[in-house]
Amino acid sequence: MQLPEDWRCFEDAELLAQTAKEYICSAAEKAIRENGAFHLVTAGGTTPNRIYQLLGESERDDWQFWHIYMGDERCLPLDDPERNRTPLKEMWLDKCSVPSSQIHYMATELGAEAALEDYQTRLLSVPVFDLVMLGMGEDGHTASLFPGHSYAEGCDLLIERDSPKPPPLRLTLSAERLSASCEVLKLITGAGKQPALKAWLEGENLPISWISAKETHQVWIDLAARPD
Ligand SMILES: O=C1O[C@H](COP(=O)(O)O)[C@@H](O)[C@H](O)[C@H]1O
Repeated sequence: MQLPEDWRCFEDAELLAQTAKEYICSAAEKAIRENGAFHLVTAGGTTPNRIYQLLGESERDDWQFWHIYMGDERCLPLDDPERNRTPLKEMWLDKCSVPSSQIHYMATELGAEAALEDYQTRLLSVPVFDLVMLGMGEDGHTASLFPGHSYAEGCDLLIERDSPKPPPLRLTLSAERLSASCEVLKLITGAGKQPALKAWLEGENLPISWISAKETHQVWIDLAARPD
């Protein structure tokens, strides 16, 4: 299957992760040079974990200019291994010197409504992100936006109460808010994602297709996920 121009296929997930880590660092350097700060939205799930590990191992002298957000979070107790916060924190953010006031975890341990209220305030100072990272589930969901579900328009944040993937209760940035970014980088690996990628390319209305970017939109996949 022919891939669109903004798609890139890597030999394997490791090469994709190493390239993504370099790409994110270059985007940070550019944003810091131009605006004195880098606002990054991180993806949940397992796909970005290797990138977080590589970022956690990298020695940088510009962490004080990084501002870290989350695209979505699962409503579970603090430090639950299934929280998106847990690998993000343990693999990367605990290992570097991004100021804690610039790390914006979604506080879903407080409950979905309280976490939404807290996050709404955190979003006020950042009308446009520099870079949004996204993953995709095997059903074509991204962040916590699921196929076949309808979502209110005009909101930055949404509470998903019926996720088909556990846990059912989640907090997510809306497609509109995720698209308020200079760059969007969709990172998708593994054979399990192949059917959804094929469906997306064939025009199926999947949440992964709802997110665009103000400047640069890219989809990075590995060979295992590439539709035939
Ligand atoms: O539940 C979620 O799943 C998707 C995909 O996760 P992965 O483990 O297949 O990479 C993820 O992008 C989303 O943030 C997460 O909450």
